[in-house]
Amino acid sequence: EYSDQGSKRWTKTRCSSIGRYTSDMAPSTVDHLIGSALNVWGSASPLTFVRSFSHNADIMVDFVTREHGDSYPFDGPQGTLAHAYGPGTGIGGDTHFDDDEVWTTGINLYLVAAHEFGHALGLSHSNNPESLMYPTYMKRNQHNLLSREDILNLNMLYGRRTKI
Ligand SMILES: CC(C)C[C@H](CS(C)(=N)=N)C(=O)N[C@H]1Cc2cn(c3ccccc23)CCCCCCNC1=O
Ligand SMILES: [Zn+2]
Repeated sequence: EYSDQGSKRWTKTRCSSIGRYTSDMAPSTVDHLIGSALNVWGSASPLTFVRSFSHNADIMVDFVTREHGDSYPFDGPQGTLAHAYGPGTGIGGDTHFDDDEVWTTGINLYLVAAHEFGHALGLSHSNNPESLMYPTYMKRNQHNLLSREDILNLNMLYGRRTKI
C-alpha cells in the first residue's frame, strides 16, 4: 500500500509480474535481475518486496519503446535507458525500460533497474558519480552498488533495516 504520511514513500511495497518482457534475454533472467535489483534496496531498508502477479501492484515493470501511454515517450537506442515514477497510487512506482536498448551484456539491466527502483522508492539524483543515483549510466561494481549517500538517503525515507 502507499502511506500518505506526507512524505512520498511506501509502507510495504509489492512488485508486479513484469508485463511486457524484452526479447533480448530469457524471461526468467529478467525476473531474476529485477528481483535482485529490488533486493539491493530492500537489503538496506525495512522494505520487503513481494512478487505479485496482479496488475494493480505497486511497481509495474514493462519493457516498451517510443510512445507507450505516458507523457514520456522513449527515444530509441541509447539516450534515455529507462524511467520510473516515485511512490504513489496508479502509475506511482511504475518502471519502464526502453526496449530499443540491447538488454544483455550491452546495457546491464541489473544496474539500470537498481537505479530505477531508487526513483520508484522516492530517491532523486545525486551529483556524486559514486552514487547509484548518478544521472548517467556507468559500469559499476555489482557487489556493493549502494554508496554511503544512497543508504543515508534511503534510511531518511524508510528508516534503518532492523536486525531480525
Ligand atoms: C542512469 C540511467 C540508468 C537512467 C537514466 C534515465 S532516468 C530518467 N531514470 N534518470 C539515463 O538513461 N540516463 C542517460 C543520460 C544520457 C547520457 N547521454 C544521453 C544522450 C541523450 C539522452 C540522454 C543521455 C549520453 C550518451 C550515453 C547514452 C546512454 C546512457 N544514457 C544515460 O546515461
Ligand atoms: Zn535517474
